[in-house]
Amino acid sequence: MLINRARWQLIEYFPTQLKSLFSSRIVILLTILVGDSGVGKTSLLVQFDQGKFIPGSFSATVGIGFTNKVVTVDNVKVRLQIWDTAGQERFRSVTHAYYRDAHALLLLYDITNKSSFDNIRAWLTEIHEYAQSDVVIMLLGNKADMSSVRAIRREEGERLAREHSVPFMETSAKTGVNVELAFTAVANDLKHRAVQHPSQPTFQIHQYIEAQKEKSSCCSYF
Ligand SMILES: Nc1nc2c(ncn2[C@@H]2O[C@H](COP(=O)(O)OP(=O)(O)OP(=O)(O)O)[C@@H](O)[C@H]2O)c(=O)[nH]1
Repeated sequence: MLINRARWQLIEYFPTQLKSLFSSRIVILLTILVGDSGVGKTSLLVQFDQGKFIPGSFSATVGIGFTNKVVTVDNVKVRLQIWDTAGQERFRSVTHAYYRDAHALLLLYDITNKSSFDNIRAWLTEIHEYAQSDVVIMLLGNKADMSSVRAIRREEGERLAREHSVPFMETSAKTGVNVELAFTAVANDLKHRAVQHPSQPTFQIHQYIEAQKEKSSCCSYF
């Protein structure tokens, strides 16, 4: 049981108790967005939550904030509680405190910004230091709509993800490409880990993502 730092909610969530979580009436999965300042974490969350992109001047997140969003996984309603963290170094100690309770971490870089990609290894080191060992991690190369000025090829993102055995996709908070898929893939992975039957094959998040991409009609960034 954890009383969250914002003090207005009492939530039961421990990654190691996913099974009991899924047998309870409301399933709350804590997902955290991390990555350098300016990679698009807030924009990704706004696109997922409200289906819109607010262009204009960039205002850096201060500290941490969260949004609740309900998704359905195999007829089970899952509330994703998504925490948007500040990418700036000065807030790092605040955000570390939240890693421990995370079921999933979406780690973003900006495909037009090489240093945000180069810093992914350091982010992964921090995640392994502060998060639970069974946390679901997904690497996202955001701003895929800006591929004409890209600094990082998609293959480089794929290679890095393979190296760290994490799923990967490019997203655009502006156009919405792959935004919903990123969150639903994580929710599906967590759900299947929780209610895995021994007779069933293990859920493969990479295969799930590829299958969903094939179903999608808007595949220009895949
Ligand atoms: N073209 C394009 N611009 C984007 C995209 N995502 C974010 N941006 C822009 O990038 C800038 C930074 O976006 P934010 O969402 O504020 O970045 P952040 O990662 O939350 O930054 P911090 O709060 O400092 O950690 C803003 O000007 C956004 O409009 C995208 O997918 N495409």
